[in-house]
Amino acid sequence: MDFLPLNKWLPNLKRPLVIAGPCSAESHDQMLSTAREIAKIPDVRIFRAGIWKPRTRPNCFEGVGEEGLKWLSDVKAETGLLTTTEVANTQHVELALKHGVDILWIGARTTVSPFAVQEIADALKGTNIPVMVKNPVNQDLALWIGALERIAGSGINKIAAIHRGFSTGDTSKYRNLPLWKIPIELKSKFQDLPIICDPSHIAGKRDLIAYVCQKAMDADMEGLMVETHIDPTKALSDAAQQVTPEALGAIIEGLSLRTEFGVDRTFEQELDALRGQVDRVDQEILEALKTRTEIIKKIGEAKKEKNIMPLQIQRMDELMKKRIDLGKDLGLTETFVKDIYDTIHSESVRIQSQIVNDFDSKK
Ligand SMILES: C=C(O[C@@H]1C=C(C(=O)O)C=C[C@H]1O)C(=O)O
Repeated sequence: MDFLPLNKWLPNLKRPLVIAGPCSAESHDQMLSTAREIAKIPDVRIFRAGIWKPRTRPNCFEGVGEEGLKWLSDVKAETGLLTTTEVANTQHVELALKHGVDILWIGARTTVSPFAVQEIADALKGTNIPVMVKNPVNQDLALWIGALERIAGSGINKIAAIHRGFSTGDTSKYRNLPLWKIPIELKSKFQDLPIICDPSHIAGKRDLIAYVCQKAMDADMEGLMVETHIDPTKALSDAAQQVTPEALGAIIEGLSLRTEFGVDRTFEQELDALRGQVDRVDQEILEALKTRTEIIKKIGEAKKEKNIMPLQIQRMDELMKKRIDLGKDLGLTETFVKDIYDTIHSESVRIQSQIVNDFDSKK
């Protein structure tokens, strides 16, 4: 896939690119009064508003429809901000293009459906309008990449990914778990692809937004899309997660922006020395994992002899408890140790299953 860097489609771009505006367009007055305040914040270049809202259940506010597109073009004429809205089908694309919307985005609930994304991609052929693709609701990187490929396949090279968190069914402080390793893996696969964070849908509540924005900056994301409303408590959708333009200004002001590369020599040398230490520790970790795997294979051979199942839940539960406690004593978090042992354990069961069944090791 061929991606044009953000500063090629948005000249004079400062990092981070900030996209702000209400979850939903509600009225001409709400849009214009929000936009006037947002336009005073120098980092904001793009005004967002949902025109068609995919709501979980019917009979909620489902957006104002085409009328809202006229308000978006009034926002652009008065403030000079570029505009963006969500599209979920051909009709949305046609109307958005007719009303001069500058950038489109595909929502998380649309990204999950290859048919819907393909329909949008087909409607976009020959336009080269910028498109931002939110991650699918579920933690499926391939589905996210597939949607980006479909859009790229229609000849568009102004593409960005939006990280809005994932719905896993787990309860946590977040509305949608950030699972940072997924966008980081996307970035490592496609280094030219700009990634923008949507802290509003990750956080689900105002108080957590500044924190998520900082995490996104630390993960080298290029922009932030923050739901911003002139009177958030009265918002017709997602009231708990929208911030005022004033609060948005404070959030952006409070960000610490760090660079990937150091500027001074001594710092680079210090970093190199520490990275050398990391390389050596990683070598030790992998050697220890190899030794562990050899022992797991011996246990597998013994189980085969006695016709015993590879998976031993009780042993695993005990082991996990002990490792988590050991980790805690060493200052490692429970989730970190648990994730590592979940991975190690499923690999052990896979290896032992090959052994007891005499499967070809390549299977
Ligand atoms: C190694 C064994 O087999 C499996 C793998 C385990 C591991 O990786 O430590 C633990 C329990 C079993 O599910 C075992 O039974 O001890």
